[in-house]
Amino acid sequence: MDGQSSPVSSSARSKPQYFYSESVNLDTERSKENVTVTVRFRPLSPREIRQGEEIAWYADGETVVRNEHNPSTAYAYDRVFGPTTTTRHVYDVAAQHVVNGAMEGINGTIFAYGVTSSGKTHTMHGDQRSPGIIPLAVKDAFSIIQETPNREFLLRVSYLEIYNEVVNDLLNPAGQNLRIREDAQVEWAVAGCLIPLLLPWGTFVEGIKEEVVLSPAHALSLIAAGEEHRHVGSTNFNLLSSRSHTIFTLTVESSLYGENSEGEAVNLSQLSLIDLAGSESSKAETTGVRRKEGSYINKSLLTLGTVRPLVPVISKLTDGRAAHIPYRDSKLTRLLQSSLSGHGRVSLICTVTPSSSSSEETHNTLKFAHRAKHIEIQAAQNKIIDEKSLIKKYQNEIRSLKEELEQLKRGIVTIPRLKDIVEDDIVLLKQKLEDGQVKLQSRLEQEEEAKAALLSRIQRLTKLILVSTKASQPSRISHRPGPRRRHSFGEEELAYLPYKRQDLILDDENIDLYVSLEGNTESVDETLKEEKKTRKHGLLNWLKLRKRDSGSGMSTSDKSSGVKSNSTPSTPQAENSNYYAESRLSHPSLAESSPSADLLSEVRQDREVPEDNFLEQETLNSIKTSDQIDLLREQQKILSGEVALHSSILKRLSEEASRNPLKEHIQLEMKKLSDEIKVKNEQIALLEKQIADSIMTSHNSMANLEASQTIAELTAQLNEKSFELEVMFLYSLA
Ligand SMILES: Nc1ncnc2c1ncn2[C@@H]1O[C@H](COP(=O)(O)OP(=O)(O)OP(=O)(O)O)[C@@H](O)[C@H]1O
Repeated sequence: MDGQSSPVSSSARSKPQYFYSESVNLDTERSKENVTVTVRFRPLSPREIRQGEEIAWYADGETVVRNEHNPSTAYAYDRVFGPTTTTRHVYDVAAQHVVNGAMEGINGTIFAYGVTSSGKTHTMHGDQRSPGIIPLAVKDAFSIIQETPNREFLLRVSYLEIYNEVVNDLLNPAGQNLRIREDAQVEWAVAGCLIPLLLPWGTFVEGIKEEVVLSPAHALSLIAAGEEHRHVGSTNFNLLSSRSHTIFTLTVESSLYGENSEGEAVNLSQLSLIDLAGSESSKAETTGVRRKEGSYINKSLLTLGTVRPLVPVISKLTDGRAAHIPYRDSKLTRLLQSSLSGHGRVSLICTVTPSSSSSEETHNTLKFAHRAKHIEIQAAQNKIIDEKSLIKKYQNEIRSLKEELEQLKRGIVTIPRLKDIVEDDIVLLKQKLEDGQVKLQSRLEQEEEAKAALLSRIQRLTKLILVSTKASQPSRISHRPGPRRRHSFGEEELAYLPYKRQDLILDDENIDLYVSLEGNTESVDETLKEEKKTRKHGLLNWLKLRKRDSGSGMSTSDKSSGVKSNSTPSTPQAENSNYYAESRLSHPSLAESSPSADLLSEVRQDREVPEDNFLEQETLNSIKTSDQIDLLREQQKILSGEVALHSSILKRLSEEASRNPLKEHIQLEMKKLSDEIKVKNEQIALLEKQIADSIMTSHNSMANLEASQTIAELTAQLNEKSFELEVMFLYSLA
């Protein structure tokens, strides 16, 4: 069997001889693997049928492609898909193991290769009826995160095109003609311990934009936006022909999830999903622009190994004796250098048309695919320690922000409370109060602001790191491979895929994709919204009530009135403090059992002064005021937390709005949020004023209390003296 020469003849179809008959076991992990090579036939197009074209090549069983006119010419691959095979099936066989590997830290590359109009874009991108490998891989990546509760992930994407040998950033229209740079890469080989290996083959695109993605819809929206900038044109064969190669790269970082993850190495890998421009038929194009494009496209494809058999990368790679591999001859091969040099999993999906008019091009594709099958790869996990890993950077930042927040909270708590310094000299206190009040208020404001900013940064960073929602119940999760994941796209995700591109339709494909399975999420969202609404209104009602209370001076008649029962408590915390404050003052039984009330009764028993409501009233007032201050502070904290949360959502929305300026509902939502933030800030300001007033009231009550205590003491002394005088007078009479 000679893999590099022309087909071996076979006289009978039942006993064929193939160039390549070894099949890769896709399910087992091997240190040495071959590139997975599959061939996908598309159906004859209506145009080809109209033109009366015949079938030249066909799928003979699951692994063989055979020539109709010369049955002895046959090629074998890992898998051959007939014209009715769905993209989902192609994904399961040819892509899923590469995506799985990428999620575990093994680099992966999947590319579609074939002549113009053979089905590359249909296979890689697809449309709403039949999502392609790229959306399926994106969806799968997020499903894998959900199924891996013991790790946390950070995903980012980039999207570029190579058009006429120029690299353009599809996610950033300003990023044109970018340079490809080479860098020595450090790879960490695991052999009992981590050994750094310096690999000279790392290439990267300088200045390319990378976006962290948070959901399949988010990633698909970026691709859809990028597609807007891609070069397409119509050829004689394809109305929407891709005139550029595109590379969509998903960079995956993951680390152990949980407390013991500090210092652990991070898995870092790249999944490159490539839609190559169609290789041109020499007879196809006559116009100048298309001819120029064609020559560039062919340049990179020739370098890949289609027509120029003496210098192709593939050919050299499969030739054990080749000393130099001409990666540098084209941008495409430079960028594919690391995957083609064998570090990572590679899947090549060759798309072909069965039609007789393209028979020669199809034959070239089949020969190229056959050669590629012999590239040996050695897939290994990439482990890195900190420096290059964004996930570690974010994790460390979150950790230190949390510490900062804790310190800030402690700082706020340790501000000397007024109650504690009440024993100080009253004049000094008065002075201090007046001087410190403004400072204290502004410090509180600043610290609350800093706290809100920290909280929102923590929330933002935490959101970027993706964890399974199953993470809270790890013991129940089995890590054995479960049933195959299905990729059901929700409406929001489908919206980012193109409608059916052209007229070749397979009716049975992916019909179920229209059924959204996300109903549960919706109802959970509804409940949350409802809960939030209740909270919000509850808080507002409570604040209104407090305002009315403070306005009326909280008279005894208010306490027993029905006002309280009309209010809706905002939060359990607020509800409790609200109830406590109101009821302790309004019900004598509770008032008597409180420590301050006990003290009051002691005062009453020890001092035999005439019953005087004044002292009791003053003590009650001072209890009431300090409760009120605590309560107001509590409410201020709740409101500040809500403002921080709203601000963080607002920030996220404004980022989203800058990406999708036409989405009106985002603008509406943003307006609603800023209004709410404004209202809450006003409420916070009101609360601050009330706190300041209450502090002053408390101070006055204290002064009154002290004065009344002195009066009571003097009255008692007076009573005693008059009693003594009375006795002395009686004795003198006797
Ligand atoms: N397997 C398939 N089943 C149904 N229709 C297909 C299939 N493959 C391709 N098509 C249809 O064939 C037409 C051409 O396909 P596509 O645009 O994907 O080709 P291409 O190889 O990307 O072409 P180019 O290189 O010119 O961009 C499209 O209408 C597409 O919908």
